[in-house]
Amino acid sequence: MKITGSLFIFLISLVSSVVCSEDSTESLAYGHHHRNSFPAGFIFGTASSAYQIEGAANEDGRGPSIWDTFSQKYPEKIKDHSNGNIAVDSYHRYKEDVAIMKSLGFDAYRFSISWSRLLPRGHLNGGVNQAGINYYNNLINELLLNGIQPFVTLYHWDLPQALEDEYGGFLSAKIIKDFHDYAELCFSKFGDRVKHWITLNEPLVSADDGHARGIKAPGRCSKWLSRNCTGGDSSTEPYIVGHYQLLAHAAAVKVYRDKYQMSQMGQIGITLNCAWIVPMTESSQDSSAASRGIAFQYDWFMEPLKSGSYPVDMVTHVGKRLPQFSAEQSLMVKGSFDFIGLNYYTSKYATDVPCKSENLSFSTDSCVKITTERNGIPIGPKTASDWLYVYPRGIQELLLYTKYKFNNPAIYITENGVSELDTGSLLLDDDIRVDYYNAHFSFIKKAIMNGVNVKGFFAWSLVDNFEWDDGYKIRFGIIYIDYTDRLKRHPKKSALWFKEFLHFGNQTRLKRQDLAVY
Ligand SMILES: C[C@H]1O[C@@H](Oc2ccccc2[N+](=O)[O-])[C@H](O)[C@@H](O)[C@H]1O
Repeated sequence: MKITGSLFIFLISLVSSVVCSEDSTESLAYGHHHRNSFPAGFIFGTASSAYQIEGAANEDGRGPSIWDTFSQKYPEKIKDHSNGNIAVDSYHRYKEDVAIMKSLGFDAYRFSISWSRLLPRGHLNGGVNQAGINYYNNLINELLLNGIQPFVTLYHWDLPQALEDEYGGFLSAKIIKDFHDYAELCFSKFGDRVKHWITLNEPLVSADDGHARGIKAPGRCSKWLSRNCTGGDSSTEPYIVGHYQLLAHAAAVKVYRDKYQMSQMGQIGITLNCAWIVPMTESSQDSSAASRGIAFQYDWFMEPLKSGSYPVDMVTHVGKRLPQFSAEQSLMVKGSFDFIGLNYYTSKYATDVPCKSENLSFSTDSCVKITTERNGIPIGPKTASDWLYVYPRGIQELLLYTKYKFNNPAIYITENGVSELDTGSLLLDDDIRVDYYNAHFSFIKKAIMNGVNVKGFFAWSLVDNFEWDDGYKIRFGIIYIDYTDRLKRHPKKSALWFKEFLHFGNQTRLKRQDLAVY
C-alpha cells in the first residue's frame, strides 16, 4: 500500500499527539483525575451568589441592595448596561438547578443569601420578610433532599441599600450590630440544616473595587482618580471598610459560637481571595514587593484572623490611615474561624516601585506595581476576563503559603474557574475550562500531598450569570445559559467532564480502560 504524503503527515501527527498528551498530564480532557485520588470525604461543589443568579429583584417583598442601585443608577458602569433584575431566574428555577447539580454528582452547593430579601430595610426593626425565609428554606430542603450539602455565604456584596443610605454601610461601626443580627437570624432559621457558614465573600473586593477603585457597588472612589467617581476617598475608605468587615465577621462568629454551634454543630469561616504574586525579577526588592503584594490582599485579613493584628507591611505603609483594633476587638477577631474559604483564579507579577507622597490610594500604598506580563509575555494564557490569566501553579503556592504562614488552617477552595466571552451563539465546547480544572486539580493535589488541609473544592460557577461590572458578556458557568431562549440551561463539555470525574467515585461505573489511563 502506498502512503500518500498527506496521510503520512496525518499519521505522524496522530502518533505525536498521543505521545504529547501522555506527557503533558494537564491538558488531557479525561482520565487524569478522579475523585478517588482526593482524600476521603473531600467535598466537590459549585458556587454562586444571590444577586448574580436569583433575579426576582422586586418580588415577594425583597428590598433593594447596593447592586440594584449601582446597576440601575449607573448602567454605563456595567459593560452591557445590564443588571440582576432577572439574572438567570434561579429564584424560580432553583429546583431545576438543584436537579442539574444532582445529575452531575456534586456533593455540595455554595450559595449566598440576599440580606435584603430577608430584611428589606437591612435591620430587624424594619421587619423580617417571611417570603424570603420561605425561599431559602425551600432551597435548602431541596438540596438536602437530593443529598447536596448547603454551604451558605451570608454576604456576597449585596448590602441592603437602606443601610448604605442610613450610615454608609461598611464605612460605619453601626454595620457590626446589623450584620450580627442578620447573621443570627440566619443561624436561627436555617442552622438546623446548614452546617457550613461563610460570613463574608472577599472583603478585599468590597474594599478595593467598591471603595477604592469604585468599579463595583457602592462605586466609591476619590474624584481625582477618575471622573466616574461620584464620591469617596480611596486613601482611607478601603481600610475602614476592611476593618468593619473584619469586626462584623467576628461578631457573627461570636454569636454562632456562643449560642448556636453547640447544638447545631456546624462550622463557620470567611472567604478570602488572593491572586498569587510572582516577583518580576530575582532582585530582593522585587521579592519584597511580591510579599507586600500578597500582604495587601491576603494577610490584611488573614493576619488579624490568626493573631489579632494587621500585618507589619500594612502598618508601616498605610500608617495612621489604617484603623486600629482595641484590645477587646483584637481578641474577638483572633481565631474567629473554623475554616478559611479561598477563592483563587489567577496570578500576577510584582515590581518594586517608589512610594507615593500625594494622591494616595489603596492601589499605590503597597509601593508595588502589579502587572500581568513580563517582557511582553503574559504570566499565562489570557481569558475573556481582563484580570484573569491562567496560572495553575499559583493555587499550590497560595495553599502552601497559607499552611506555613497561618498555622495550617482547614481550607475550602470556595471559588475557582475561568471565563469565556459571549459570542451570541450557543457555545458548549469549553475545552479551556476543562484544561483549567484539570491543571488546577493537579496543583491542589500536590498541595494536599505536602500536608495542606484542603477539605473541599467549589467550581465557580454552576451556570453562567451576572458577572458584576462585566454583565452577561463574560461566562463562568459549566452550564450555558441561553439568554435568547428563555434562560434555557445547556451543559457545557466541562459539566460532562465533572460528571465523569465525580462518577469515578462509584466503583460500579469504573471501566478497565479508564483505570489504565490513570
Ligand atoms: C468570577 C468571580 O469573581 C469573584 O471575584 C473576584 C475574585 C478574584 C479576583 C477578582 C474578582 N472580582 O470579581 O473582581 C466573585 O467572588 C464571584 O462573585 C465571581 O464574580
